[in-house]
Amino acid sequence: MAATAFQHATGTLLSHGYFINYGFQLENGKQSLRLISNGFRVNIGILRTGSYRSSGRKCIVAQASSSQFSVLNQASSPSNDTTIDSSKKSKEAALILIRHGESLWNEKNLFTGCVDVPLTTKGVEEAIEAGKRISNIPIDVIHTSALIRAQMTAMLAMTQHRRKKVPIIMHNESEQAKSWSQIFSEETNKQCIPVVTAWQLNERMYGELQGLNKQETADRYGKEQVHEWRRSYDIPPPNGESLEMCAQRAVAYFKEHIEPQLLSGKNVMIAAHGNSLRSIIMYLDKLTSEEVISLELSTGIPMLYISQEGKFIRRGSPAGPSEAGVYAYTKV
Ligand SMILES: O=C(O)[C@@H](CO)OP(=O)(O)O
Repeated sequence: MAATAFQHATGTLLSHGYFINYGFQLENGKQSLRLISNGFRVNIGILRTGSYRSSGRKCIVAQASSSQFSVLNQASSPSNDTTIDSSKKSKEAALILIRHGESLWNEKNLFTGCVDVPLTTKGVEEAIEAGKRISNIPIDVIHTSALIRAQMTAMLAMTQHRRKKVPIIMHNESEQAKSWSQIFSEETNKQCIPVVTAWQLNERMYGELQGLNKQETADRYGKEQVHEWRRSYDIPPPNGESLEMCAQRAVAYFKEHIEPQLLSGKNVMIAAHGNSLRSIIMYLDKLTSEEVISLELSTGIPMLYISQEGKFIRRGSPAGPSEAGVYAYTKV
């Protein structure tokens, strides 16, 4: 069966148990599919028999394959690529969320909250692995919490990035710090990615549980009580923050500082924590306080959203650049 020519379409692609809901381009002669987004282009490899829909039409793709998975920068894309030009106009942007890699207290199973604990070797490796998964997605701005485990994760992930831009922490805490960290070369500036650190993205403050062992606390207070402290929406742990309280500052920060950047077409990465990210995901995915209870985030796995005209479209976890197929997918 021949692959059907279909150029510059937007729709849903079904293949291998995944669906991709995005603009894509099928090149009949070359038997490859391209997923096109803001400023970058992905050739989707090894796409076997499947079907896709677009504009109400269902089409069959047979054995479309390519051995390469590659992304071209907008800068290196042909200027007559109208799809990329039009997606730029609509100010789409990528939003990457990443929970920090394993910390020394994750390893010891201790409540951590706002205690500033660094990564383990495994956490370092997770951050590097995460960086590989997003190495093809251009990033314009990085936001991290004020805690070192999130900052280490962001920095280590960026060591893997294809563009080799240098992430630079912004020091705006005082006029002197700002002035003493200025860069005087426009050229160098272009090769930097600003990293904004914000306490509002910190892990939720775990109150009097900070430093306690999770298992021992469950043995002492009961599994249900500890689950309520850890996962309920509005019940805070003793003298700590509930998820609701954490959401108030994390989502407010997101709305005030990150959403305007996405709306202006900037690709943003946020490196933060289990609960600050759960509260942001609750906002992005419009989850209810019931639904957020069962939302768990793994350490060091990046999640991709596309921001489009004020809406957030969840794309799942980018696959590594060597993995054929998708940089963004959701299991059906
Ligand atoms: O200890 C913490 O700070 C958090 C994240 O590791 O734990 P929990 O999974 O209980 O929210």
